[in-house]
Amino acid sequence: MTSTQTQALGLDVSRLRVTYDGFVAVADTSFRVAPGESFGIVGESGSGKSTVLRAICGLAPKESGTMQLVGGDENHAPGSKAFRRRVQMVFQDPYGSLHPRQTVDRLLAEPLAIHGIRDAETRIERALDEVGLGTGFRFRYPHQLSGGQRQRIAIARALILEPQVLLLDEPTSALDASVQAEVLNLLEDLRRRRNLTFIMVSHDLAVVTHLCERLMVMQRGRTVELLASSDLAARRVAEPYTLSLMQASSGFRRKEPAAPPP
Ligand SMILES: Nc1ncnc2c1ncn2[C@@H]1O[C@H](COP(=O)(O)OP(=O)(O)OP(=O)(O)O)[C@@H](O)[C@H]1O
Repeated sequence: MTSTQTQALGLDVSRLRVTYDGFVAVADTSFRVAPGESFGIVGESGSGKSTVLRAICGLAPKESGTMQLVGGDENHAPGSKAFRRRVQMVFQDPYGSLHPRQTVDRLLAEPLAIHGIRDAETRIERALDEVGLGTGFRFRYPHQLSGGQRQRIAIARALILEPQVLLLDEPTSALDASVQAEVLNLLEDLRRRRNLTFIMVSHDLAVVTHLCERLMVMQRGRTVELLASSDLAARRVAEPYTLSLMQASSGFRRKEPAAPPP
């Protein structure tokens, strides 16, 4: 384990149910993500994928079910400050998730202040380096950044508290294809270096199977199937719904990881 790595944590979600004023967004879903694993959630629009991530980090109202970090010595209750520090989320739209009137410096300093962490200076510089931007970006505003740079800032903001679990909600779908690949490679690199656990939602099966080892297929708020990405790529699927999802995702082919630079 290097100095930037901490003990990996996994997440056990059991019989999760989320409703909005009686409307059932997530009916019943269960899955276990091992420490250090990269896990994807796929399904048609409205199947409840984002709601699962939101419920994990306390942004959607859980009606019933349990969520528990696994692999650590302590048990942190969902919703507690300690849980929130270990589980961070990156949203789809970096422009919407970053306050437009705050500089990068302030955006990165805020979570540190909330959690009472003192060495902000060092952490901000390190976070900017880690996402490949450097300190030259520190006093820019979100509108002075490209889409890819904004998403790198959103990733830096999520990582600055040194979480063990990263929830990624369509992290690249608002980006151009070439920038998308760069951000996916960055995420993959950060996961390896930091021993992170990923739970990623995407409508793009190629992206999920590129980044994730295992995945869950959702339909109408329920788990349809849990399978390995390699099984999906080889079309070894048990459920007709999964097959139809693959057919709908035209031209789906598992992307091989980009070759490292020479
Ligand atoms: N805040 C909310 N209030 C009421 N209903 C909501 C709310 N958020 C989500 N929903 C509903 O819950 C259902 C699941 O939404 P969710 O965003 O989780 O789906 P999704 O699978 O992530 O879809 P997409 O791929 O289109 O983002 C949808 O029918 C949606 O309209």
